[in-house]
Amino acid sequence: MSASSSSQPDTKSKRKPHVIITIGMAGAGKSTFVQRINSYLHSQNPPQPPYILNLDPAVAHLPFEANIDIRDTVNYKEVMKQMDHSDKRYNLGPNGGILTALNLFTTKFDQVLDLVEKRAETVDYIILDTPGQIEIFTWSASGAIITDAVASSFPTVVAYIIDTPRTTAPATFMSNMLYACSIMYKTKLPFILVFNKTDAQPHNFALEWMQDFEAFQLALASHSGSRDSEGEPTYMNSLMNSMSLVLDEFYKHLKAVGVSSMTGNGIKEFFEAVEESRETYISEYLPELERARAARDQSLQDAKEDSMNRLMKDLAVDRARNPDTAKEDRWASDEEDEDADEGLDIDIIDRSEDLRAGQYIDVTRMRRDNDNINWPRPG
Ligand SMILES: Nc1nc2c(ncn2[C@@H]2O[C@H](COP(=O)(O)OP(=O)(O)OP(=O)(O)O)[C@@H](O)[C@H]2O)c(=O)[nH]1
Repeated sequence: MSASSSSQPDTKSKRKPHVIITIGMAGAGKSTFVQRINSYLHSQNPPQPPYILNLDPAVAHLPFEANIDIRDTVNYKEVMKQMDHSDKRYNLGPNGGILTALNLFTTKFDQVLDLVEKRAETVDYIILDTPGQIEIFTWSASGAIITDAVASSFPTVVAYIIDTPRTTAPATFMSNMLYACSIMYKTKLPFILVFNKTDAQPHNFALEWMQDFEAFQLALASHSGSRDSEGEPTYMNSLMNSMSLVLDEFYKHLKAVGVSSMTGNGIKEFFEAVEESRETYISEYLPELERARAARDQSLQDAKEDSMNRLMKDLAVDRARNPDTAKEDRWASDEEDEDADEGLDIDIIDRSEDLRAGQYIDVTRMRRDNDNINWPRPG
């Protein structure tokens, strides 16, 4: 149990669960991280099993059993094979298939939210594991709809998983930070940089670069390729220098933790950062959400009034011109409206009653034994 949740036992059951959206480049260790935080929460006293949503339709094996799994709802390989009316294939590649599968799933996200809301009284954490192809979730309309839907219902934090050993070169580090920065400004949600795989590469260098602008510039200058044949800083080097100034501002708005999803190191600190992000969500995200909602409602209302006024004006002109046809005006029947409302024939499955729900595999042991993690999926 995290420090702060143990200090508020009376209010804990009344608190809304915290949503953790895990995002990261392919191979950064998202799934291993979700497995690790799942096992950490199970090992608390009392256990705090999270509610897990797998949003990656293409993942072959998961080291945990999700409560809601997109693969139960949409088969992305089938989606890729779908034909259009003229019997021509859409020719969707794997990424198109994943995106279309996510879009289809999103059309039913209200059902997902209903299921999650029902569990809200009994869980403390809701975890979203997103597709390995980071851009499919972060830059698609579906990703935004899902993110906005959960964030407007529950306190939410984005956990951006970074492959620390692959981020030691200044240029890679900065590209990663710029990517994180773009996601943070897009979602406007509290954000935690999770430097993963610290068992293989400690993340002190990253913290130093984030805290000390000059240390990063020094690393940049000493990196090969930073000067051209005449000894002048390369264009790339100058560009990175300027961009690192932009990032300096960004670093002030986020937390960074180092974890090893393999050994479990740093997971407690991660949950402390999640707890702190709750305050940011309440003090910064919620007021912004309320403001955006009020502005949207107002502009919808304005647009409605405007089109109603124009309609009434047109009707008045029309009736004046054609007094006889005005008698034949009628509105579409309710039945016709209902027909237009019919949705897609797909359903969301909640596996919480399954015997396996919430179970997880110790990845470390499993991988050492070269075991197979292909969970049989109920038909
Ligand atoms: N040493 C070390 N390896 C790790 C750690 N976390 C994950 N890995 C390894 O990193 C690789 C990728 O891990 P995954 O969890 O599959 O990464 P992912 O981001 O979900 O990958 P995609 O499914 O491609 O999105 C695997 O070989 C993991 O064993 C860690 O903390 N330490």
